[in-house]
Amino acid sequence: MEKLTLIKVGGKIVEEPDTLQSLLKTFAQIPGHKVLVHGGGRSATKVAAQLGLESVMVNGRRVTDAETLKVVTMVYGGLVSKNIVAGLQSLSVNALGMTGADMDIIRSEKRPVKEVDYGFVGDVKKVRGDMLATLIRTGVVPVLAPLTHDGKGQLLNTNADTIAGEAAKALAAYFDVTLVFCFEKRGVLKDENDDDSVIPVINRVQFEQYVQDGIVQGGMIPKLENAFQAIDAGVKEVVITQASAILSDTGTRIVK
Ligand SMILES: Nc1ncnc2c1ncn2[C@@H]1O[C@H](COP(=O)(O)OP(=O)(O)O)[C@@H](O)[C@H]1O
Ligand SMILES: CC(=O)N[C@@H](CCC(=O)OP(=O)(O)O)C(=O)O
Repeated sequence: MEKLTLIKVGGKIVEEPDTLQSLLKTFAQIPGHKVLVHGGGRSATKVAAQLGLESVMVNGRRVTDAETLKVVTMVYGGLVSKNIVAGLQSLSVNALGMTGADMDIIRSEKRPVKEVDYGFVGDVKKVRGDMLATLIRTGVVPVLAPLTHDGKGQLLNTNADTIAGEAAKALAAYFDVTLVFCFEKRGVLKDENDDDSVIPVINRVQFEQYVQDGIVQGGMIPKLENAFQAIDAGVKEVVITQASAILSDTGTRIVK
């Protein structure tokens, strides 16, 4: 099978023009088929605040009421997506910015209300890996925003790490997929304040122990959960690493 690299880039990298530009330059150098999934949570929080809306996060997920949904749609589907696409085009990468509604790429279901009402947050139900594979084989580089739809006209907000994991899983039927979650740190760290404490390889048992010990916490927990789901579902390689180090063989590798 042909190789495909799927890169997920999150909030801190995306919100700073300099770090975004350097990530895009690195991304442009990746050989072969590729997909970029972007977040933008920090940018959405900023714009929401400018509009007088408070951002509420529960378990790493944004509580998305009707007004917040308008903000995230504008920020992820517009500002962030189109800036990335224009940046990639300037680097001769034929990027196509898409939400999950475009070409019906990602359908989701509004998260049922249990202890928490997350509002317009979608849990992924179906990814059109076939559509993506067809696009990719024509030379298009999909740039996926963290927005999905329910097939009945409703857009939904979906965590970008989940979009990356689910897209990687669907594409694994067509390509040998390497999934790279990149962020500002060098990988999963034993000590968050020590950049030299990268854990080179992590399995699920170790992950659960690290969570118990408080070493892995916050946004890193759902990121690793998505990573393990992807590796279990046939994604060839999953790595968590620094945005500037995508091309080098460093960071944390996820194993079963
Ligand atoms: N052991 C750990 N190693 C590295 N980062 C960790 C660790 N535990 C928690 N984190 C936190 O996880 C964050 C990454 O998750 P998140 O903010 O959701 O990522 P993203 O940048 O993709 O939006 C890091 O900024 C860091 O603060
Ligand atoms: C439901 C939910 O939480 N959606 C996320 C989507 C953006 C995201 O995941 O951005 P980062 O990768 O930059 O964190 C949010 O609105 O924050």
